[in-house]
Amino acid sequence: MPTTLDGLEDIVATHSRICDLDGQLGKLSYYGVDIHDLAKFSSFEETAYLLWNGVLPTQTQLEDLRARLCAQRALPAQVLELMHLLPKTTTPMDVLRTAVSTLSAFDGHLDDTSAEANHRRAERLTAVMPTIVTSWEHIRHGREPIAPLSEHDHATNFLYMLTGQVPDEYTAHVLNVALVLHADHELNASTFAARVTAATLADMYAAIASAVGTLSGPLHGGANEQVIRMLLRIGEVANAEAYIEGALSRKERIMGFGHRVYRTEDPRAGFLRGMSKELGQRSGENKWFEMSQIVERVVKERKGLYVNVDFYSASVYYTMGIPIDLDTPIFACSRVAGWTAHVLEQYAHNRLIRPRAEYEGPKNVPYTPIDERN
Ligand SMILES: CC(=O)SCCNC(=O)CCNC(=O)[C@H](O)C(C)(C)COP(=O)(O)OP(=O)(O)OC[C@H]1O[C@@H](n2cnc3c(N)ncnc32)[C@H](O)[C@@H]1OP(=O)(O)O
Ligand SMILES: O=C([O-])CC(=O)C(=O)O
Repeated sequence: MPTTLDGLEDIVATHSRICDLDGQLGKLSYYGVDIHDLAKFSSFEETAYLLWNGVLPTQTQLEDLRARLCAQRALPAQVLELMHLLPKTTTPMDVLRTAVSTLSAFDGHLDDTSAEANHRRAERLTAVMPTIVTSWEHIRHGREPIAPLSEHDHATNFLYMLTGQVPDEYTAHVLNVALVLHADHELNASTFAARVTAATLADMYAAIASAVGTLSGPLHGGANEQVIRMLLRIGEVANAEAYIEGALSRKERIMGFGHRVYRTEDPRAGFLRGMSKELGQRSGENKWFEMSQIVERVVKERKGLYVNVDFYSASVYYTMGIPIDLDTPIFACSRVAGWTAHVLEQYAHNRLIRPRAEYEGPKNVPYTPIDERN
């Protein structure tokens, strides 16, 4: 039986000014700005600025940030060369973790640990991660990566690098909203991992590599990919109810449901549900949304569980034609804004993070010489 110690449930482990999360009321804000307003009115770049600076930017500050992000999208040639050497079967999340780690070798000023230098690293990592993800999509299929655009917003450039075409406004808008919604979420597992790494005064690349690795697991960011794999296994709307009933009776976890903090609807879910529906209608392929609705109803009725951010993002990305195993890397391309904001906050008020374990093992065990053991 899990105890409250397992998983540090409800343990307050640090102070933070970044993300305010109320799991009972289903409320979420970044530096006090409600996620609903950010989803409706903001852009990923503006949200990243807010996370890094604690206030919304002026027009000039936003334009300057956009220009700096655009200018830093290209990957060092050696990182691309290294990616060409990896087995083509390497998962995009493993490639992302490896490439992020490698970027430290090209920093050139790792000895500069000033807040300004780390702020620049936060921008650089955010600018370049979409290039890693989309380049790998081409490299693994034997194609040359598509160079980033030197203009256009983050979401548009991501889709351009993926497909070679500047997307229509609606598609870019959907990705932009998804990036805003995923950008931060208090002390989730990957952000905690980033902060633990940063608290040893390891560099920002090490902290973000820790975070990418932590996000990849199916109980965290990796769930979005598992959601669409489940929908594909269900196959048809008519199969959805029986499939979920069967899975629950076998005590399987349904990916995209449940959350450590929310005890009500996740405030991000409504936006993703709405975009899943609209994308389905626009593309003429409604079935993933319809199937998702049935899964949502049955899991809610049988288990009382709500969807989390990973559930509807899965059908959103699938309907946009995004390869399934890029779902979690896209999450990472957004969450890097939050990870780096937390790392900056950790460096600014640092103390080593080192909890204790309640010892439950044997005590006073005599050392038996090896030839006397059986
Ligand atoms: C961006 C994100 O990281 S959002 C989360 C993404 N992860 C997923 O979608 C994976 C599916 N969900 C889960 O595994 C969990 O809900 C988690 C990991 C997100 C949170 O888990 P915890 O807070 O540790 O809850 P815990 O694992 O203790 O589950 C509590 C109970 O709910 C059940 N439960 C929780 N989630 C689910 C689920 N998705 N499907 C079926 N049952 C579930 C558990 O089986 C358990 O039931 P029991 O008490 O009868 O044994
Ligand atoms: O907060 C969590 O535990 C999981 C997470 O990252 C999110 O919901 O965005």
